[in-house]
Amino acid sequence: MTQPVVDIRDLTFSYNGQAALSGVRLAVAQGERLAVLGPNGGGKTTLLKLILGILTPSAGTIRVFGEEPGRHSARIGYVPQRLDGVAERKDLPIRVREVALMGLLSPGRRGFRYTSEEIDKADDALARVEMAGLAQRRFCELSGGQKQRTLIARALVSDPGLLILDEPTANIDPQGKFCLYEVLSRIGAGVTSLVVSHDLSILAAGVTAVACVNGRVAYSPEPRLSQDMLDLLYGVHSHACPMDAYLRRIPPDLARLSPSERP
Ligand SMILES: Nc1ncnc2c1ncn2[C@@H]1O[C@H](COP(=O)(O)OP(=O)(O)OP(=O)(O)O)[C@@H](O)[C@H]1O
Repeated sequence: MTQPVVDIRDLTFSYNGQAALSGVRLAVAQGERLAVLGPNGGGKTTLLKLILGILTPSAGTIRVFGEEPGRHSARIGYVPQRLDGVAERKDLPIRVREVALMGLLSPGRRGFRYTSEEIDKADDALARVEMAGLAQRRFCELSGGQKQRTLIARALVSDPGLLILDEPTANIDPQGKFCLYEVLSRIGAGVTSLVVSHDLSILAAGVTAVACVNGRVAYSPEPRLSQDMLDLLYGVHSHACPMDAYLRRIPPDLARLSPSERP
């Protein structure tokens, strides 16, 4: 069996003695497209920071490409929720192609002169996210969904072994969201990816597995939620609670839960 891209065993992480995550076991296989779902404060960002090597586990182990996190940062393509700072400034009108090319910058590199091969790579990455026609547009003039696709191209340009997307639909409207899901499901094949979301509809974006995070992690090797996962996401409510009634009305297709599994 090939080594998992991310391998987490019995991991606990605490902030100031307060456990944010405990007993986490999670293996992300090569080629897997994992949706990471969870409520606010559930520990999704903490999990990402542990994978990126920004935080160190309080107990347990985590391996990324078989080694301590942080050793292979160049093999990870990271897509933040939004790109604040330079690229958003209207007085520094950076263009879409230049944002994609930023994915090729490395710490030792000086200047912003790119070779024609690098420009071709950026254009290929933009084509993969259907942004080829907007390569010369100013980044600050794009819609939220177009910006997000450009950021995905920036992450894809270096051909990463692991693509991590942090809430890619957080700042875009429902229509933009479904266009982005279409793009994600098409670029997904062959790329190991981890997409963090609050939104159950991410399960329709071509993901192959799902992990629910709320203090602990529940994993399914297919894009289906078990009752345990729904409880982890939404809590267990008494039958008098309107939330319980609402959860019972979640269409089985959306929750990917068969009617026989319903409470
Ligand atoms: N720097 C910190 N110091 C102390 N506690 C923290 C810190 N960062 C996060 N926490 C706590 O750890 C828990 C998990 O937070 P985390 O940011 O990982 O959740 P999340 O699932 O990413 O939430 P959201 O969806 O709101 O971004 C929360 O209870 C949060 O208050």
